[in-house]
Amino acid sequence: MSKPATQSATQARRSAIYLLDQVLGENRLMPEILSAGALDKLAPEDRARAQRLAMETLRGLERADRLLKKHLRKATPLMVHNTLRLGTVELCQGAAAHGVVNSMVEIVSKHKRHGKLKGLVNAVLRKIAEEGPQDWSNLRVPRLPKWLRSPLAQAWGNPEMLEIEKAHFNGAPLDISCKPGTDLSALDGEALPTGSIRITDAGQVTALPGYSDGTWWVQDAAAALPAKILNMKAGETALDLCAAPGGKTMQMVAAGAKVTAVDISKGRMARVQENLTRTGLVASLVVGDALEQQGQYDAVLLDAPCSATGTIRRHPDLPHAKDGSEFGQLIELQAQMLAHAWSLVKPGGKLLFCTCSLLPDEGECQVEEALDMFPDMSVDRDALNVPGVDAAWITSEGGLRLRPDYWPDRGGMDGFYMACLRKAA
Ligand SMILES: C[S@@+](CC[C@H](N)C(=O)[O-])C[C@H]1O[C@@H](n2cnc3c(N)ncnc32)[C@H](O)[C@@H]1O
Repeated sequence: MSKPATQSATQARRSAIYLLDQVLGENRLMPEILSAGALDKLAPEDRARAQRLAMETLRGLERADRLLKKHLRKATPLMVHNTLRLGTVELCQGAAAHGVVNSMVEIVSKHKRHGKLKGLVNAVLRKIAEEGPQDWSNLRVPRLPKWLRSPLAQAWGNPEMLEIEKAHFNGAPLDISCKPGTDLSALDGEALPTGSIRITDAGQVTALPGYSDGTWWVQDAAAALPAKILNMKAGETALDLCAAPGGKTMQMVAAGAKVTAVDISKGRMARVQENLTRTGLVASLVVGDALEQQGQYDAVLLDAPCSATGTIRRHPDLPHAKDGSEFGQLIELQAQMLAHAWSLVKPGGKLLFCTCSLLPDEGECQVEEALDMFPDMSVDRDALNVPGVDAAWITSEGGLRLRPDYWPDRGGMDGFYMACLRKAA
C-alpha cells in the first residue's frame, strides 16, 4: 500500500535536509552522496522530490539566510538551520504554509538531539509564512562565494557576473540529443538553434516518450556542441578520453564513427554501458587512465576533468561544497592530458579539447599554451561553422566560449569551452 501523501512529503523533506547537512556540513557533492546510496530506500518520486528540494534550497540559500537572520538570535545546530532554510524556500516559493510548517516541526521533534527545538521551528516558520514571500522577491539574486566570484568577475566583468548568477538562480531546463533522423515531436519540446531539443518542467525523465526506445539521451545543449564541431564521418576512428557518462561517445557512434571510450572510473563507465545498451549503440569501452592510452586515431575528444564551474545551474551544491583549493592540480592535469591526447592524433587528424568550466585557465589559456608548445598544431576555425553557433561566442585564439547567461530568453546553457585543433598532415 502506498504511503499517505503527507507522510511521503515529510520523508522527502527529511532526506532533503540530510542532503543539505552533507553538502554544507561535510563539504560533499550531491552526486557523491547519492551514489553512496543515501536516498536508495525512497520511492522514485520521493527521491526526485528530495533532490529537487535540496537543490532549490541551495540555489536560494543566501535569500533564506537573510530572511532567517531576523528571527534567529542564537546560533542553531546545522540540522535545525537547514530545516528552517528548506522551510523558508518552500514557503517563499508558494507551498501551502500548514503543510510545510507541520512537516518541519515533525522532522525536528523526532530528532534525538534537537527535538526540543521544535517550538523554535514552529514560531520562526510561522513568521516566515506571513512576511517571507513578499520579502523574498525583493532580495538580490544570490551571489557566488568570493573564492569563485572574484576570478569569474575578473574574467567576464561585473555586469556579466550578475547575469551569470541570475542564470544559476533560474536553474536549468532539460536538453535532449538524439540519433540522426529521430522524430522527437512527441516530446513537445523547443528545437534549439544548435539542434538540441529543450523541455521545460520535464518531470521524471524515464517517463518521457521515447526514453525506453533509446532514440535520445539527456545532454545540455552546450555539452552537445563539442561532438558536433568534431563532425565525425562514418568509419573514422575516435578516442573519447574522459567519456563517462557517455553523451559525447553516443553522439560520435550515432554519426557512424568507430569509438573507443576511456574513463578512469569503473562505476561511471558502467553508466556509459547502460546508456549504450539503452540506445542500442556500440563502442569499445576501456576503464583506464587517459594518460596511459596508446594508438593513433583520426580524432581524439578530450573532455578533461575540471572545476565544473559551468554546470552550477544544475549543480548548485558545487559552490557550497568546494573552495577552489583543487583548481591548481586540475589545471596541471588538463595540460598533461592535452599533451598526451595530442600524441594520439594521426597526422592530418584533429583533437577536440573541452571543459565544462567558466575559468579561462581551464579553457582559453590551455589552448594558447598548447599552440605555443606544438608547432604541428593549429586551430580549425572552420570547424566552428555549425548551425546555431553565434560568431560572438568565438574567442581570439579560435575556440568557443559558452556561458550560462547566453540564450537568456531560452533558459540559458551550461558554461563550456571547446576548441578543435588540427594536426599538420
Ligand atoms: C566532464 S566528465 C566527462 C563527461 C563526458 N565526456 C560526457 O560527455 O558524458 C570527466 C570524466 O573524466 C573522468 N576522468 C578523470 N580523470 C581521468 C583520467 N585520468 N583518465 C580517464 N578519465 C578520467 C571522470 O571519471 C569523469 O567521468
